[in-house]
Amino acid sequence: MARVLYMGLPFPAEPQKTAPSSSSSSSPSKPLKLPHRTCSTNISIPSTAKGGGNRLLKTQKLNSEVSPHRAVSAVRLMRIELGGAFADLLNEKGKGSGENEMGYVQRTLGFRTRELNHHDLRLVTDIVGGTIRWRRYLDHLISSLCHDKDISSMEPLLLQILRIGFYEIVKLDMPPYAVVDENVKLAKFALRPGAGNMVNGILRKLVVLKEKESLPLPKVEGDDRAQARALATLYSHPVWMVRRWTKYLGQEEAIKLMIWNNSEPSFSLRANRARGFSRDDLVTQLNALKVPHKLSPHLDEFVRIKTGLQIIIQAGLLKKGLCSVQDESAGLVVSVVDPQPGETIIDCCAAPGGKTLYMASHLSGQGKVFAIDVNSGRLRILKETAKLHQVDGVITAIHADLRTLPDSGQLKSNKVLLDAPCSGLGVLSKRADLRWNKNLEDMEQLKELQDELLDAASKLVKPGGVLVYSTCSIDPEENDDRVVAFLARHSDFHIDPVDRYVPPDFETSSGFFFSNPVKHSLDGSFAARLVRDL
Ligand SMILES: C[S@@+](CC[C@H](N)C(=O)[O-])C[C@H]1O[C@@H](n2cnc3c(N)ncnc32)[C@H](O)[C@@H]1O
Repeated sequence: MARVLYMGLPFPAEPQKTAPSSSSSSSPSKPLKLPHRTCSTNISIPSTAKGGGNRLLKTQKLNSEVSPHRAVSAVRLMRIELGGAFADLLNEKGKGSGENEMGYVQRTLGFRTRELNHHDLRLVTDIVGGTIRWRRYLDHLISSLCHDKDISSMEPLLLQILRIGFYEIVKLDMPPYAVVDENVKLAKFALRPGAGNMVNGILRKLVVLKEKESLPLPKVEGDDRAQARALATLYSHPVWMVRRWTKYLGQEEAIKLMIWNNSEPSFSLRANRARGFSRDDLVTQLNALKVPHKLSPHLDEFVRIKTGLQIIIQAGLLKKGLCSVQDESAGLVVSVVDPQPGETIIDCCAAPGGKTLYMASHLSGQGKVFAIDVNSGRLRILKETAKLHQVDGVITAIHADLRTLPDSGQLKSNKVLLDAPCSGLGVLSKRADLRWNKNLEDMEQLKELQDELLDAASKLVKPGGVLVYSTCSIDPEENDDRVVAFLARHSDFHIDPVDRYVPPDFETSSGFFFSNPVKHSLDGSFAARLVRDL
């Protein structure tokens, strides 16, 4: 089955990670066995046995009492947290993940709900994304209101239901007592009546505190470390990120960046000129679908949307290869490469192919993009999408580790792109879960890998040719610092300022391309043009 690209990742036909494997071998009607732990509060919780028999009776049954989007959100959050799946997988309704998703609901909760409509799917996306983004903040409030402060020992499903309720009340400002009722129902049916009582008690405490404007939140005071901890809770990021951004940007800018990361992401679509589909054609389709949009001021194939992605997916525009979801910051990196018909371009870390396809579409059928990647699965997606986009004729996929390509190989070009593996710190608004999956050691390892890949990519550049180094990170240690270190090791390369390729606003004082999420309202990304002496 062909897949379409979404933010550099494929829309999965199947969920990428499943709940623990024990579930997959059990019968579909058997609820997922989860570790049963309780949060000890001053509210008593009946034992697990209570209601356990009921649960079996409930299997295969349609539960029309709980709100479907909350049930699905709770299960999706469980899968993300337990299985590490990406939070921003799209809700593909109908065949495929939609049906499978209800299978997960059945197995996890012991009942299914009615199928989700457009409106429900939108709510699931908002709740799941928001609950993940605000996890540290929500957990702080939950543990403040829970008798047992250590919520890591709380029953996982119960914790997700509480997070949803807290998020809806505190961040979505939804009518509080409706939220309490709905989440209590979910806890009662999915767990047991006692769990419902507990959710009721804690959410009601929250409502009272919110009404009195006295939520138990930390103050930004004390030494740097204490302030970073408080900010990390208030803006829901890991402490190490706050410390790093405060060091590089100052506290005020660091806060703006965190606010951006917590805001609802907007997307852009690229019309695929290789299929003869222009931006005007795309605009006509969006008007017909009643999807509000704006033209990109920077790139003439791109259109911005804030909502309506589901509608576009269901209209089949992505599956037909007429357009892709691609951030303008990625498009501007391609502008820095400046692909022209007839050229040979080597894309060193190409998969799943967002930039490869865009570059290929600029060759107008003449020239070649060699797309190298070490990951065969991602490379397969690139090949499938290239066919769909009708640019497969100019793309040659090479499955290899860039670092072990033979020095004496024939593969050399005047244009080489190294879109290196990076922390992704520039795309935290779209990748809600990413902030929780990274740590400082990852950064150190990535920097080493980026240096090795830069050295390897430089060998593919012909004299007089250009190497474009790019990342989707905003971290200077992955960007400017890597370039400076590279130039110190390779005196035969020099910086070619990007001013001829991107609007002036995106050029740094060192001549690099940089899109700043706070300043440009795009994903953060970086690119440097490095020319090899003749
Ligand atoms: C940031 S992603 C590239 C995204 C891609 N350019 C796009 O626009 O869709 C980095 C890629 O580098 C690949 N990679 C990591 N180490 C590599 C290596 N040693 N050799 C080749 N590719 C590598 C990863 O598999 C991953 O697909």
